[in-house]
Amino acid sequence: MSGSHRGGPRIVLIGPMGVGKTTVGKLLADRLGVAFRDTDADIVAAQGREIADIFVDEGEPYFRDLERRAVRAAVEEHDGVLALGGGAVLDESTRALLSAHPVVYLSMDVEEAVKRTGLNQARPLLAVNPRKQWRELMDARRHLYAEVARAVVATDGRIPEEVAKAVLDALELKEA
Ligand SMILES: Nc1ncnc2c1ncn2[C@@H]1O[C@H](COP(=O)(O)OP(=O)(O)O)[C@@H](O)[C@H]1O
Ligand SMILES: O=C(O)C1=C[C@@H](OP(=O)(O)O)[C@@H](O)[C@H](O)C1
Ligand SMILES: [Mg+2]
Repeated sequence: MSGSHRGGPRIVLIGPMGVGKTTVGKLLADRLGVAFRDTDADIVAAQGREIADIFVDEGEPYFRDLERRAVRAAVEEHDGVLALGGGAVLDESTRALLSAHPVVYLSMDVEEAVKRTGLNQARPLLAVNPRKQWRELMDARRHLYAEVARAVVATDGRIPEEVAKAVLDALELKEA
């Protein structure tokens, strides 16, 4: 570990599905020379099933419970870059936990969201009428992302490398 980092994740990325948390998180981990971790991937590995299958087989509340535990474990264990699932902030105890950490909200507008996620069936929350569902999702969650974030980085019209640079600037972090 380098510099004045005091433990806990170096960066925690939150924001809606498809905004680039996983993609940008990997770039940031490379640039900082630290490990990358993603709570969705942790859940898939532990359950031996895809997220969409967990939703279908067990229902969303079951997934949210797994997610709450996965986020807690990752925040306690990981000192690199951490990406959360888009709905992690729905849980109040998760929001309280995140308040002590360098959380960055990657944002995008609804049209960018529709364009990015397209017809991707891997995301169970967008199975029908994506534009309407996006509008509802953003309206329900925008304030939750903003509430826990130390910085907001808009991703509209930016490639992942530009988003990563903006995150480093927002947190005043230097590349390794
Ligand atoms: N800044 C960006 N501009 C365009 N496409 C992007 C950008 N960031 C990510 N993507 C693409 O959007 C999709 C979702 O990205 P991902 O990193 O999985 O998002 P998240 O983890 O937030 O759901 C991927 O196909 C990725 O290549
Ligand atoms: O926004 C959400 O509720 C979800 C986001 C997904 O993660 P990404 O944001 O990484 O796509 C995944 O956890 C699940 O499909 C539910
Ligand atoms: Mg992701």
